[in-house]
This record gives sequence, C-alpha cells and structure tokens, in this order.
Amino acid sequence: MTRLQLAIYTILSIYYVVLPGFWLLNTLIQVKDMSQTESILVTGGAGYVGSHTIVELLNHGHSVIAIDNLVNAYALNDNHKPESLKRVEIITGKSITFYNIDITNRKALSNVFQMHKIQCVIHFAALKAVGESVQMPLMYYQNNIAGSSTLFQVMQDHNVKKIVFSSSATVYGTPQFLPITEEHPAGQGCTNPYGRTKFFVEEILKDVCISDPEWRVILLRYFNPVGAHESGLIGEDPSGIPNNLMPYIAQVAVGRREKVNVFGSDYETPDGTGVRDYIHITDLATGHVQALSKINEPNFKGWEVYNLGTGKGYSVLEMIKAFSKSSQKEIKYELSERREGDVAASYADASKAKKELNWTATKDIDDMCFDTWKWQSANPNGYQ
Ligand SMILES: NC(=O)c1ccc[n+]([C@@H]2O[C@H](COP(=O)([O-])OP(=O)(O)OC[C@H]3O[C@@H](n4cnc5c(N)ncnc54)[C@H](O)[C@@H]3O)[C@@H](O)[C@H]2O)c1
Ligand SMILES: CC(=O)N[C@H]1[C@@H](OP(=O)(O)OP(=O)(O)OC[C@H]2O[C@@H](n3ccc(=O)[nH]c3=O)[C@H](O)[C@@H]2O)O[C@H](CO)[C@@H](O)[C@@H]1O
Repeated sequence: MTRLQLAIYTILSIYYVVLPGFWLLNTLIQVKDMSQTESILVTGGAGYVGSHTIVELLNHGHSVIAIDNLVNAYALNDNHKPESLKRVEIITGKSITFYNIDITNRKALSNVFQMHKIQCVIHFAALKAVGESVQMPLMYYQNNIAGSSTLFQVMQDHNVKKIVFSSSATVYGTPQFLPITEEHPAGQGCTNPYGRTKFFVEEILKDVCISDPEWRVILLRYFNPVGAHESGLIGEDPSGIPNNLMPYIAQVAVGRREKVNVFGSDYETPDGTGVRDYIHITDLATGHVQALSKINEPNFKGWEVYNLGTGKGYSVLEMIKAFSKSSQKEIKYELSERREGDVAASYADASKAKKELNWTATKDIDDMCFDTWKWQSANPNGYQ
C-alpha cells in the first residue's frame, strides 16, 4: 500500500466509521439523558393557554414534553413543530420536545410515556367552541371525554398519577351568588356540551382519586383568559370568526372586522352589558406553575379545585373602551340581541388560590389590552 493509499484509507475510515460512531454514541447519551430527566407532559401544548404555560414552565426550570394533534394550532406541515412552540423556544431560549399525537390514540400516548420520564401531566387538549359543541356533541364527547379517559388510562399504566386539568368557570352555570367561590354548585347549570365535557372530566378525575389514593389532581377553573405574552410573539389565534370578545375586539382594531356586536345591553349590570372576570394569560400560566408546586407537596392528597381569576368584573363596553385606549384605534360597536346561554355577570372569588397556591393575578385590564394589541398588530393574521 502506497503512502497516498494509506492516507486516503485513513481519511475515509475517519469519515465513515469514527465520526458516525461518535455521532451515534452522542445521540444515545442524549436520548438516555432525556429519558432520565423528569418532564412535565403538556397536552394541547401548541394552543393558546398551553403555549403561554410552557413559557412559564421553562422559565421556572421545568423540562417540557408537548403533544398536540394540531386540530387548532398551526404548523407548516404535520412533521413540523407548531409555530407557537417555535416562538416559545425563541422567547425562552430553550428547546421543547414535541409530538404530533392525538390524545385518543392510546398506543401513541403510551410510546411517549415509555420514552420519557413523566413527572406530572398538565392537560389542556380539548375542543372548546361552545356553538360547535351544540352542533356536534358527539365529536366533543369523543375528543374531550374519551380522549381524557384514554390519557388517564395511559397515565395509570405508567404509574404517573399527578395531573393538573384545565377546567372552566362555565361549570358553575348561571351564578347563584357573586363572587363565585369553589363551593358554588357545579354541573347542573352547564348550558352546552362543551361545558358538560369540562364538568364530566372533573368528575372522572374525582372518581379516579377515590379508587386510588395515590392520584393527585388539581382542577383549575379559569374565568376569561385574554391577552398575550409581553413579547408579542405568541397570543390567541382563533380560526374563523372569533366567538370570544377579546379576539373579536382585536380583529376590529386591526381592520379584519368592521364592528363588535355587543350581545345584550339590558342585563342587570351597571351599563347593561355582560360582565366577566378577564385574566391575563401570563397570570393564568403562572397559576399552573404554582399548581405544580402544590401537587408536589408531600402532604397533598386527592383532588383540589381552584378558581383562576382576578376577582374583578368588567363589562363589554368597558373592555371596548380600554382596548381603544391601548390601541389608539376607534373600535366601532353595535348593541345587539343577547347571545343564548350567556349570563349577566360572572367573576371569581380567587382567595383560595391566593391562600393555598400562593398565587394572585398581577396584571390589569390595561396590560391585557396592551399585550393583546401588541400581538394582534404584529401578527394581523395570527401565526400564518
Ligand atoms: N381559552 C379559554 O378561554 C378557556 C377557558 C376555560 C377553559 N379553557 C380550557 O383550556 C384548555 C386550553 O384552551 P385554549 O384556549 O388553549 O384552546 P386551544 O384550542 O388554543 O388549545 C387546545 C389545543 O389542544 C389541541 N387538541 C385538541 N384536541 C386534541 C386531541 N384530541 N389530541 C391532541 N391535541 C388536541 C388543539 O390542537 C389545540 O392546540 C382547553 O381544555 C379549554 O377547554 C380555555
Ligand atoms: C356561552 C359561552 O359561549 N360561554 C363560553 C365563553 O364564555 P364568555 O361568554 O364568558 O366569554 P366571551 O368572551 O365569549 O364573552 C364575554 C362577554 O362578551 C360578550 N360578547 C362576546 C363576543 C362578542 O362578539 N360580543 C359580545 O358582546 C358576551 O356576551 C359576554 O358578555 O367563552 C369561555 C372561554 O372560551 C367558555 O369557557 C364559555 O363556555
């Protein structure tokens, strides 16, 4: 063998044998590390509440595995990370492991639990359009209830028994008293299938706790989440015509819609329009981080329910006025008929979360409007 042949042979061996060997070893070490790290599994992680919560989880040093079937989130294609999560990575400078998985797919879910060491699940994945749930109740029961039940079975199979669940103030129905405490009757007053799915999943989790005392469950009942991350990089991106007030106002401000239809002006409220407890999405997100700390306390047992709200109510007209101030835009509106299923006023007593989770909302209505406008004006068509 000539010297030249020997040199070529050596270079080729390094290129084809030694380097791939190092790469393989490195990958194996990384996969092993990943499976050793205790992670929080976030279902529906690409959505509005999920993406903002992941920012706070990462900022608090948690490792996150996100799953989502992209039914209400945007990705370039099925194999890409959702746009919301790519932006979360920019905001936090940290990476997120993502799987495009449907929570009704037991096998796929099981694989994730096999590959990673999951400490706790935060369960956001659900369909959430009230009107659509009235039209297609079976789709909602299958996705939200059967999907949740499948998730809980897989958790049980893998001995992961801690979960924080996204519930809603909608389970209280028409308030019998205000502010609404966690003791307010729930379930009976749900006016639509979506609301019932939230209530039924709460009940399933309580039954699971009764059957097995190792389970630890926190049910978070959100009031009205609005706003966006202060960076303006992530926010609420509803598909089609927004059902909720804040994204509708924002789309009027940015010129995508002509005017806000104010649903009802004859309620028994100070200005006749509906009153709600709007909560900044970042406050809501930190509520989940606090819930995680709570669930990990050694003496935590069974389940607990917490309202996440500010305790203050604002009317539709007050919201329009505040948004107009923050955006410096005129927001046209028209008073119209009441929307079926709406209540006059709803706001939280959030003192239990303050006392037991050491959590309280810190952002006010101006922050909510300002941050929504920052997101909407920088992303007039959302993530696309
Ligand atoms: N946003 C609110 O006003 C509000 C209020 C009360 C409760 N909640 C609850 O909070 C949770 C999150 O709400 P959001 O506003 O972020 O909604 P969202 O639609 O933005 O996020 C939900 C995510 O779950 C995903 N998803 C739906 N079904 C799935 C399935 N079968 N498998 C995997 N992924 C699935 C969607 O693609 C979406 O990305 C929901 O459970 C919702 O019911 C929301
Ligand atoms: C009956 C109903 O749909 N309730 C859902 C709605 O709550 P909720 O009705 O509280 O929230 P919305 O943002 O839809 O409405 C807030 C207030 O604004 C008014 N409004 C809303 C939109 C609009 O275009 N014009 C207008 O005037 C409503 O009448 C209400 O008084 O969203 C929540 C978060 O997704 C769900 O958990 C609730 O189940």
